Amino acid sequence: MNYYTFVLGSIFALSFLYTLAKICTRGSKKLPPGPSPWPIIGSLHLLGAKPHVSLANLAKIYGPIMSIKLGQITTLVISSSSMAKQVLKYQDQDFSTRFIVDAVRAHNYWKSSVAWLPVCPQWRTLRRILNTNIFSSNMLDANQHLRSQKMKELIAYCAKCCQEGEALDVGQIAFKTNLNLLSNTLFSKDLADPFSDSKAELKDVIWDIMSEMGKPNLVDFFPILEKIDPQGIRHRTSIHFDKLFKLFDDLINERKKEKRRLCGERSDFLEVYLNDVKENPEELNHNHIKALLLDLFLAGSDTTTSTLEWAMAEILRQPKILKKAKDELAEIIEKEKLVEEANVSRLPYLQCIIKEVLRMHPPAPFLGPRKVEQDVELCGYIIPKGSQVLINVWEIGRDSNFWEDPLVFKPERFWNSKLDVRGQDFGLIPSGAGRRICPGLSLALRMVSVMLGSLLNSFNWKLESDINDPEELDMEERFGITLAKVQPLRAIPSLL
Ligand code: HEM
Repeated sequence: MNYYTFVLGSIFALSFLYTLAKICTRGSKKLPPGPSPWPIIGSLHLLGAKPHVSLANLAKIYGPIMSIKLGQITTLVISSSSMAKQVLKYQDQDFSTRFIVDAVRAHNYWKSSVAWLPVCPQWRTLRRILNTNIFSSNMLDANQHLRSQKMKELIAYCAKCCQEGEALDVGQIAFKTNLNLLSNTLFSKDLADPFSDSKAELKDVIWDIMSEMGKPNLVDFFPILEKIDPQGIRHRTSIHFDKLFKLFDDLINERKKEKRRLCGERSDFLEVYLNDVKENPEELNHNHIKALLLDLFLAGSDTTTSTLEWAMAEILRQPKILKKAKDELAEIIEKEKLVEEANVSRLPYLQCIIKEVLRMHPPAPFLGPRKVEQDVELCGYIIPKGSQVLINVWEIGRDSNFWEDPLVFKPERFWNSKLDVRGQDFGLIPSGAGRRICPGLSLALRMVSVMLGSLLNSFNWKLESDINDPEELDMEERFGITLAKVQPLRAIPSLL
């Protein structure tokens, strides 16, 4: 037998064995239905620029539990409230590990991060710290004055633009204010100057990290390319992490010195956390604080910003809703006064608006991507170990089997309804459900309600764009780290 016959024979034999193995396992490992994959790329070509919309359209063909091959990755897509309930409530444990995207491997960040660690003792400790030291009602009440000061500064800035008749980029001012709300809650310092474009290093680095993480990364579809990092995303993220962690180091060291000097207690997160590290040095270390600070900025700034921007956009294009919201505010809060966090529960219509925004414009349309650690049976299908799991909450929020007029922005739908966004009602889960539900939701709702309420109660607003009918406002979405507005919302404040 010559060399070529040997090679051809071997290839033939291996292909035969591979096909046989596939046929033998087909019966026992039945995947949910989905589009037939192309060689190598799978169905990547079907994703397009708006994967949440493309996958929603495919789910109309293949059903609310669908499998799709994206590059090398088998992906399960869930697109109905009942299936989401099955995954996030009844089989929460099977689906609670995160699918690690390559960017967060930089500096091994994911290994200390509450947002990326699998459910394990370290993750539980970090969640406990968040729940007790920052997001508990007591802690949030204790440091709300830090946030209230930032709100006053935002309103003062809008008043200045109002005098000059200038339009504001609503997303920009919301982003800067949200960063400052978070940084003051976390370590009593400002990150950004909402009054000018002057450089704020920390803000810029956070922005750079988010922009890298928002890019589609080939490595996430072809892990075989991990070593090459073809787009350089991990490399650049790593440089940004370096800068950011250095800045956090400085902050932490400065605080330690200050603590020694002042011996005073503060109500911010860093203070409480440093005390915790002192008491549990084995469980927590310096890297955990830095990763946690990064987690909170990444998870908490763009999400609240996009919610605020979409809320203003939806309200400004519907004068009736704007009037109703302002009437409610006028009744409860004195004219031109800020909304305080304690007053939010007395503003039910404002809360309906925010629920409706989160239904139609969930900032994280697929939640945080999950992964199965071992073969899992789901509704008679087998989801193979290593599969990625996407819960399409954008589609669930627009499902006509669940919602009446799902494409109409109608806060009134929540008026006499107990439906809430806190992970119990699976038709409305913009912040997830189960053990990995967003721990920052209470803070997020305070931030968005107070900012939206205060902006509406302090000024009249009109769109900058010279469209005749506000309903024609461009509402196009861009898929990235969050679901943002393509055209930034520009609006002009005027005196009441
Ligand atoms: C409107 C604002 C917000 C929305 C819609 C939102 C949504 C989400 C979603 C969908 C997840 C993933 C849940 C899952 O996979 O089931 C998440 C996780 C998380 N969020 Fe939020 N979030 C918001 C604001 C915040 C804020 C303000 C913070 C903190 C400052 C925060 C901190 C976190 C953290 C740390 C995680 C990771 C939890 C884990 O994996 O265990 N979020 N959020």
